[in-house]
Amino acid sequence: MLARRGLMLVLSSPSGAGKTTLSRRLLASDERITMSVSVTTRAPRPGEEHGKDYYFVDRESFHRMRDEGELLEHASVFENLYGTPRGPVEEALSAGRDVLFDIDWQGTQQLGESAQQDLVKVFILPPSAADLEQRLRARAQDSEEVVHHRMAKASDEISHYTEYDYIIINHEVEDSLAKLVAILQAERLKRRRLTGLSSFVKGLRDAL
Ligand SMILES: Nc1ncnc2c1ncn2[C@@H]1O[C@H](COP(=O)(O)OP(=O)(O)OP(=O)(O)O)[C@@H](O)[C@H]1O
Ligand SMILES: Nc1nc2c(ncn2[C@@H]2O[C@H](COP(=O)(O)O)[C@@H](O)[C@H]2O)c(=O)[nH]1
Repeated sequence: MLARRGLMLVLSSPSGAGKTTLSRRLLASDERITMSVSVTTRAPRPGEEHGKDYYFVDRESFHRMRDEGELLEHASVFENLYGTPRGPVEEALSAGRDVLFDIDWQGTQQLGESAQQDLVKVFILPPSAADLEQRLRARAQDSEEVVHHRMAKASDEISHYTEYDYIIINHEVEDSLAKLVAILQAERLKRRRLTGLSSFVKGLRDAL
């Protein structure tokens, strides 16, 4: 296989549209992509594990990480703080591995400032407002107040869809996953990412 620089695949959406579901499915189907596990001050939901779903930290620790430059990006979302630890992302990219991010539009904009060339931005839309609300409730992990608050913010979140490269309307998980896999496959073939291409082509031409 040709040597290739890793890419950063970002998924954003209004809360409940299906990023976590699609991320889990993509990670299970492709061992060349690794998840960026965020740091958050949000309380864990039932079943969420420290170090797997998030690193759950208090505000003081979050501020320390931010101030010491340990976060690649950070944002306040729904009154909680979220950020991307820098070290694991840089390690994965330099080893030629791809990294998957489930982050909001603020974080995506920040990543774009430092890594535009490596970034592939996908926005996930729900099929309808009713579907979004039904999904937030079906997850059954947030209070009525939290569901209400997230629905109230959904329109603002969606207004950022124009900042993304690809749009997936998440009707069926299988169909959306297939679209995501197609995006990833095409982006991996971009000439600028194939760092081993020129020596491969030179070898090919020398042999002709
Ligand atoms: N295509 C789909 N059809 C029906 N239900 C779905 C679909 N995709 C996801 N869901 C369900 O919707 C709920 C919310 O999905 P998920 O947690 O993946 O959303 P999210 O975008 O990661 O939300 P958040 O931003 O709050 O983390 C889950 O219960 C999930 O099983
Ligand atoms: N800018 C960032 N946004 C993040 C990060 N990790 C998660 N998120 C976004 O927060 C909301 C809410 O997530 P939830 O798990 O509490 O439902 C969602 O839009 C995530 O994409 C991050 O590191 N940076």
